[in-house]
Amino acid sequence: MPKPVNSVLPVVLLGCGGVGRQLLHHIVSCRPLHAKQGVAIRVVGVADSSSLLVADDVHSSGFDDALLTNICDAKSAGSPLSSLLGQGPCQLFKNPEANVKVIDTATVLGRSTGLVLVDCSATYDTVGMLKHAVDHGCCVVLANKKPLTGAYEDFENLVSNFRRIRFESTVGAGLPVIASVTRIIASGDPISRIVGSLSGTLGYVMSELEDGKKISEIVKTAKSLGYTEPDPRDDLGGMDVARKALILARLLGQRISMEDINVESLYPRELGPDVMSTNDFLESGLVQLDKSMEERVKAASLKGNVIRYVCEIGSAGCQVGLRELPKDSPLGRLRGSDNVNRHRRTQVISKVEVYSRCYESSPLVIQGAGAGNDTTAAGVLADILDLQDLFQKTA
Ligand SMILES: NC(=O)C1=CN([C@@H]2O[C@H](COP(=O)(O)OP(=O)(O)OC[C@H]3O[C@@H](n4cnc5c(N)ncnc54)[C@H](OP(=O)(O)O)[C@@H]3O)[C@@H](O)[C@H]2O)C=CC1
Ligand SMILES: N[C@@H](CC=O)C(=O)O
Repeated sequence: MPKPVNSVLPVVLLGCGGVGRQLLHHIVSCRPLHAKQGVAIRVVGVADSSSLLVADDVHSSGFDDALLTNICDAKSAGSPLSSLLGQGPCQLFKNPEANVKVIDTATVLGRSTGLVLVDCSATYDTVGMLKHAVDHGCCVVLANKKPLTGAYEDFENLVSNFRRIRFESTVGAGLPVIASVTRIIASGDPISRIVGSLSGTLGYVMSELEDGKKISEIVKTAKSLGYTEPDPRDDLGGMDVARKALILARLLGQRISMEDINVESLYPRELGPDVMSTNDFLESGLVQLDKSMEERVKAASLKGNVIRYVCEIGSAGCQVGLRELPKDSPLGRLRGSDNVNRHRRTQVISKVEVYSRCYESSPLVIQGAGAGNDTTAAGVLADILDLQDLFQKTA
């Protein structure tokens, strides 16, 4: 028997790629569960890089589940959001009007029902909308790391109202890294060090290299499985790990920026985004890394070692880069594989160790799948639901 609805959460979704679409699927499939809990998520707008599809009356109705599913199907097929017009009471705004409409919606709903602005894009361009939303009493949920890793003032502004922002999926996808770190900080237990393997993609890449596969093939598979960033060079160049490290370091109170982090890249400047497109990198650039990566992994293996991309945050600052580690060390052992229908499957395991006064000789360890659209979207959904107490039933 469903409970009466206690909380209605209006949502505008920025970004309808792998993670955003999976989030819409989770929202639709979790309706019965949410109904039992007395909570309802009402999606009132969905934006991509060029436009925003928004409900005619954001105060009282959102997109129905048929429209949400059609949005996912259309975006998967490469069709624009405009192809959905006429399938429900909604309007389309193209950029730059789309951004203005998001800001208007946040202003209006911030004064009445409230709004959760969910960022599943991979751009810095959303930061203005997010800050406006927070300033106008709305909530913000992020899978996108960029708004928290640009100017320190933006980070400060966004997290200044900690009760209204959630960003669990920015570090370790669905793993409870941010929640654990913030709980330790709140308890007054000083965190001295965080060490980990924070890239699901690079964990996967290293495991597959150890099995003799070529990095050019591995990265394409990782991209098709939804593990990589939209441009996999963000993973291979260490920037994605550096962003996660920066978010954690800033949470620990360090007023640092990306320039303060030493980042080691797996690819040379000649294969960088200023020189070639993502497609050219995947088609002709990546293959140039095959030999050197194979040799590096083999050389380590001859010494009984493996290569891992490690992130370390401490009082001396942040570092992210390749380390040669004994095979049987805690991070060296991090290469899960299992058999599904007799096919071996390498997992995208991430692992974080948190050292503090309470967790000094025995660190708090968080480990599990650290990338993928499904687990990331699940983390985003859990973040949205975590805000339900701030929303009340509307008509
Ligand atoms: N995959 C994973 O395992 C994890 C991903 N994340 C983060 O999730 C985010 C999304 O990743 P993913 O879904 O793979 O990326 P995709 O490239 O698949 O999707 C990005 C989406 O953002 C849209 N977009 C681009 N610019 C804007 C804008 N200005 N306003 C609104 N939407 C915009 C794109 O539009 P268009 O469709 O028009 O191109 C696209 O729909 C990234 O920030 C990533 O770092 C975080 C943790 C784990
Ligand atoms: N590309 C990232 C996704 C999660 O942030 C990774 O591989 O860890």
